[in-house]
Amino acid sequence: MNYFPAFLKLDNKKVLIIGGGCIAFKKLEHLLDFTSNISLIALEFSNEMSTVIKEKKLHFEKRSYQKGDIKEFDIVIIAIDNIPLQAEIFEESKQYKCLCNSVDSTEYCDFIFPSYIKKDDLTIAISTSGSSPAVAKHLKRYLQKLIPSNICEFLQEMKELRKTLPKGKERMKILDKKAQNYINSWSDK
Ligand SMILES: C[C@@]1(CC(=O)O)C2=NC(=C\c3[nH]c(c(CCC(=O)O)c3CC(=O)O)Cc3[nH]c(c(CC(=O)O)c3CCC(=O)O)/C=C3\N/C(=C\2)[C@@H](CCC(=O)O)[C@]3(C)CC(=O)O)/[C@H]1CCC(=O)O
Ligand SMILES: NC(=O)c1ccc[n+]([C@@H]2O[C@H](COP(=O)([O-])OP(=O)(O)OC[C@H]3O[C@@H](n4cnc5c(N)ncnc54)[C@H](O)[C@@H]3O)[C@@H](O)[C@H]2O)c1
Repeated sequence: MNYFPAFLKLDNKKVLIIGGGCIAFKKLEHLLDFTSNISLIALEFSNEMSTVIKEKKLHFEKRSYQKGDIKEFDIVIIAIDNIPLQAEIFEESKQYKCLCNSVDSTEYCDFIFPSYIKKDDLTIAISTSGSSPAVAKHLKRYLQKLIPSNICEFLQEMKELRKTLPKGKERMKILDKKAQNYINSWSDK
């Protein structure tokens, strides 16, 4: 089965990252685009990680992972370089209601990180279901070049129009036509 694509609201969700190296940093950067309710536990934090932790005033503990650490969290990212421990934490997570991502195997993931493009309200997420993260990254770069910089203004305009017109079939038709014309105008260039 492939992964169900959903956009999660992270307000009031507590996120824990276990690990403080290069990959933990990548996951932290991506998460910070959507929430700052992030805590971290790691034996060692890289310099870039320590800088961001300080800058964003995130809660962190410099120590080894201990059983029970994930208990209070809704979302857990296991970004340590120890695969048996990744498996152990994933197994432990089954007794709680948290969702786990581990960076070395989809076997220990309830969800995976997509590659994404974010421009204000627009988010485009790409996944290869773990088949090739490199393809996800390069497809993102390709799509980034196709999307015009004025898309945010256009979305804002559509949002306003959607608010001012009364709900119903007529509104649907107007919005659909306007969206279609906008997207089609890209290939005219
Ligand atoms: C998309 C992105 C998002 C992000 O990190 O936020 C992301 N990986 C990215 C980059 C990347 N990762 C890797 C390379 C080297 C080339 C390659 O292997 O392809 C590159 C390319 C690079 O860094 O240039 C190596 C790698 N990745 C995973 C494993 C373990 C394994 O596959 O077993 C290994 C092998 C480790 C080893 O070598 O031992 C696993 C996962 N990586 C995922 C996400 C999830 C699946 C996403 C999907 O559906 O495709 C999943 C399953 C779990 C997860 O991490 O959530 C981000 C692009 C960010 C961007 O857009 O710029
Ligand atoms: N998902 C991805 O996109 C992706 C890409 C490349 C690599 N990886 C995998 O990610 C893993 C991490 O890679 P990295 O480059 O960040 O490694 P790293 O060595 O830079 O960092 C590992 C971190 O884990 C911490 N750690 C280790 N044992 C711990 C414990 N018991 N308790 C708390 N913290 C502990 C270390 O202190 C360190 O901060 C590797 O196993 C690698 O294969 C994943």
